[in-house]
Amino acid sequence: LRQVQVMNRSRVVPDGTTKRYREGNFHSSYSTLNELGRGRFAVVRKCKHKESNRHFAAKFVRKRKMGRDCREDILKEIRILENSVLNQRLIGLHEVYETSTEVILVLEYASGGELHQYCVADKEDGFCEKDVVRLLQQILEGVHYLHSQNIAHLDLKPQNILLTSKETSESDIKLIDFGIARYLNQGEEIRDIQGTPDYVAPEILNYDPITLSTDMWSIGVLTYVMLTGISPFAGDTKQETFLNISQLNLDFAEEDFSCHSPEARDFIQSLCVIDAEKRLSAKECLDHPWIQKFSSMPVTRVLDDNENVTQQDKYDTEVSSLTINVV
Ligand SMILES: Cc1cnc(Nc2ccc(CC#N)cc2)nc1Nc1cc(C2CC2)[nH]n1
Repeated sequence: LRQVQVMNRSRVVPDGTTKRYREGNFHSSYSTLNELGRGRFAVVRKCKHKESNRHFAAKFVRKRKMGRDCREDILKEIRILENSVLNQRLIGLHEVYETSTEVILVLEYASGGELHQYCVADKEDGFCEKDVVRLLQQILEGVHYLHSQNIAHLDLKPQNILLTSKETSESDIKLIDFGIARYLNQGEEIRDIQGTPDYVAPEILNYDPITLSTDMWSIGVLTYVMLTGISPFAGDTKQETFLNISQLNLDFAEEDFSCHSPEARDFIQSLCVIDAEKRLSAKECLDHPWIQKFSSMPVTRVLDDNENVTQQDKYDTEVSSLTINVV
């Protein structure tokens, strides 16, 4: 963790200079504010950079969890974030600090909060279908980017998707929490992952190999929740939920879907497929009639697999070493 090579997004700050990573310790540079949320073994607090008055989110991650040294997990999350510094759909990493007991990731602040709080059954307060498609399109762009890097998120759910504004019709999304994300290297089988019960794919329950398509199942569930505020497989117990998933007990009740287009149902049914190989990929989802139907402007050009920057936001970047501020 001493030296982490990152693409340093050189932002030109108001006075025209280029901001660099600073020395010193976290609390001398930032004041901490309210708690925003908690990851697996982390607490996240809103913070303010004293010099610039800019808000960030500081993720305090303990280096030892349940007696295990978790530096590698933390470094993996930093590596994923540093590889995504050019993709606006993933939360930005600003600085990293390390103390004897924890690593502090200073992350981009998204003021709209968790997508979860907007997924409600009440038609008045919930998303309209057009909002769902616009936000879903961005989620798919972010997931397509991760998948093009052979990274599976493995914990896609409304709590791990943030909005940049409380005004949902104008807000963008940011994917967060790569705590259980994995690089899926050729020939290496991964089976032992536990995501969040309501969103886990059947292969996780069966200890079958995990693939990038495991994320696509979760996006199908997420779509259902965004449209209806209802978690489609949720049971009274974890076991009941798992049974609903493995039996594909997926119901499209008239009262919940009467106001939604048939393409929405087709989209969900193209993702919540037991056979992972038969699910649409993120790229195929972006071309689905439902997503295309609401795209007034042409869908953001879907990146070719070998492209690694988003087209709409190019930054003057340069590689620089992100010095870990050790105190
Ligand atoms: C206004 C706000 C409200 N609620 C949360 N919740 C939340 C959920 C999960 C995690 C777990 C994680 N990671 C952390 C916070 N984050 C917010 N803003 C953030 C949060 C962040 C970065 C991701 C921390 N930037 N802006």
